[in-house]
Amino acid sequence: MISILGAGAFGTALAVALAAKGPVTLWGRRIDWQGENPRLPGVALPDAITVTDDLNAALKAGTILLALPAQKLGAFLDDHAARLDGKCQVSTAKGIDLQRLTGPSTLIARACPRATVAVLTGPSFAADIARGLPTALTLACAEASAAEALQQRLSAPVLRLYRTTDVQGAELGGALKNVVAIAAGTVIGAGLGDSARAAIITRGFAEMTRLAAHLGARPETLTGLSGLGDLTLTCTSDQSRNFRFGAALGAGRPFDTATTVEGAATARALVRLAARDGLDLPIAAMVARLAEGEVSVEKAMDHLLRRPLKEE
Ligand SMILES: NC(=O)C1=CN([C@@H]2O[C@H](COP(=O)(O)OP(=O)(O)OC[C@H]3O[C@@H](n4cnc5c(N)ncnc54)[C@H](O)[C@@H]3O)[C@@H](O)[C@H]2O)C=CC1
Ligand SMILES: O=C(CO)COP(=O)(O)O
Repeated sequence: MISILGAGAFGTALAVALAAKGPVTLWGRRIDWQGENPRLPGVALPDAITVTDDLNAALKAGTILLALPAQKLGAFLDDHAARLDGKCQVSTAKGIDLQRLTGPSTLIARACPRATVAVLTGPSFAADIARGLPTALTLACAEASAAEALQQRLSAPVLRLYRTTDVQGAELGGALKNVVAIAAGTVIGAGLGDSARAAIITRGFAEMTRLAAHLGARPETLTGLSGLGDLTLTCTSDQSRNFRFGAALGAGRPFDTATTVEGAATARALVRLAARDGLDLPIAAMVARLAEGEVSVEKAMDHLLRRPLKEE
């Protein structure tokens, strides 16, 4: 049995895709909707999905997908560690915890030392998955045999999973691309043009790979679906909330604060990581200051453009 914890857009979309293979339980802390999840409008839920707010019922499954926002995951795991430990836990969160400065897999491993820890990430908008459009993702688990089993269990007709044992690389790609997507959105929102966006994507990718290598990720993981693939998607699509948040910043427009924008807190986490480890992450630093309203778009761009000239 599979249970998905977190009945937001992504948890619901995964439930729809996996319901093609068998029963799925979708847990949310407050289910105040029926039939159609307002976070995923226009999507009817198949009968194979049981929607519940009963965590005990959801935790009867052996495989648990954690589809909570990255900044909520640590506290959730702390609260429920005793019941979650020993299970196979697959996180879909794309962010770095601001307090603990780690990604979801480390949060799980620390809270639940006996759990099998995996990450499901890669270029995939919830709405695309739910509409049955084809999607390719990365399933990362350090134990090769568990990775293979999960790849089989979580692949679905329109959900094609590739596997890797590089959990660190896979989750860093997903977290860091959100920061670059905010920067790319800002460039477009400010009317700086597609050439500037290509520059920010490329230099952002350089920053991603530098940091990922420093944290022990394999370079080839960053060029795969979970890194370059997801970076490309989120920096070029209005469907991305991180991109739209950046575009609002760039255009000086307000943005709905209830929207999940993982890149904003992750940029702040990266600033702290950079200070801790003596790293230079200029794009993340710029995004953190922009998102906090500490600097104008003009000043931020001027600062990036005036950095000393160097080799590519
Ligand atoms: N929406 C998308 O297209 C994709 C999202 N993701 C990732 O999946 C994660 C979740 O994103 P979405 O589902 O899109 O966000 P969302 O904003 O649609 O939903 C988040 C859900 O988490 C719930 N939640 C928040 N705190 C909670 C807590 N303490 N306990 C229980 N439930 C809690 C909220 O009530 C909400 O239902 C994020 O890290 C995101 O980056 C990954 C791939 C695609
Ligand atoms: O991660 C995503 C697509 O792969 C979703 O991106 P946003 O959170 O920016 O909407």
